[in-house]
Amino acid sequence: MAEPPPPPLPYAVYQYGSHELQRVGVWDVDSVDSERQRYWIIYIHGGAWRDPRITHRTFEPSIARIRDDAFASTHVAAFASVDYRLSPHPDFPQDPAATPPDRYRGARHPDHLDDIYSAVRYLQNKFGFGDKYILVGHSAGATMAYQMIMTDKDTGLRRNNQLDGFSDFVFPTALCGVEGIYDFHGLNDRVNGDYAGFLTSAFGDPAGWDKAAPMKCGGTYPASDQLWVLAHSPEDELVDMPETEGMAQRLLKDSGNERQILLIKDLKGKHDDVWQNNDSVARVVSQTLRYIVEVS
Ligand SMILES: N[C@@H](CC(=O)c1ccccc1NC=O)C(=O)O
Repeated sequence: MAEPPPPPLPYAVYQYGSHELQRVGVWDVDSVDSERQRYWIIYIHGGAWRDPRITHRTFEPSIARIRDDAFASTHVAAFASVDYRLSPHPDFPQDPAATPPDRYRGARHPDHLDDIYSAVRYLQNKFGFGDKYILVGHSAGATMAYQMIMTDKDTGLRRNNQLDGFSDFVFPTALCGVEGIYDFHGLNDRVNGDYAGFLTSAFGDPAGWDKAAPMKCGGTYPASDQLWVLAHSPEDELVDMPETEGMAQRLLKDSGNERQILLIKDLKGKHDDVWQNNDSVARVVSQTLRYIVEVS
């Protein structure tokens, strides 16, 4: 007979800002046993920075699959999934004059990323998990996970403990990019310009894309104790393997630290299958947990 499904987790939504999308869902694991090393798993959904149909709840199928994995579930403290302000989508137009600002989707880089920082900081302050968390991003969410550690403040973004407002920010033990976009021009060229619409909506003029792209930005990714996971399915029909391979090469070139990079190139399914229809995201989380629990 099949095992009964585990009971539902307590779920709550917290607003970390005044925009309706500045909210984060939290699914708490009731952990009686505090002996084990447990991590928060924080998810950043994709949707090309603009798709209002993709929300923080798209993490739910993966949460269920992670809970089915005996090893992973004993090392999870809680799950969280972030919503963030989105850029305009031509299929879901809003009238700027008639839409209240807290509902209007008019974000432009680095708004999306600022929201990820704010959400993680909010959770850190509220739950105090320090660096015991793993950040997992899908597609555009993977871009943002790696944008968080871009170091060149002139050509890239904030980040860097020394920068104003970041002295209290604690970076994650591991970053996982799944079906990620890392080189905007490279990918857009390979799809004959088909992605220029959403890339321009999120990042503005193409002349500015490289400085925001994790694979092309200035600065270096210095070696550290943080684990960098890059995972991709060869069956992805929207984002190709050269994104993940190129990002792995960039990280290796900068850090010179092979042991810091975990490259997984055999996920299964199409771009959205990995979170929607199969256990790929769960596998990435499980492999990441194994790596950090067994190595440390
Ligand atoms: N559903 C999205 C498209 C999308 O998500 C997407 C399309 C191509 C390559 C990557 C994508 N998503 C990345 O987050 C849209 O309607 O804009």
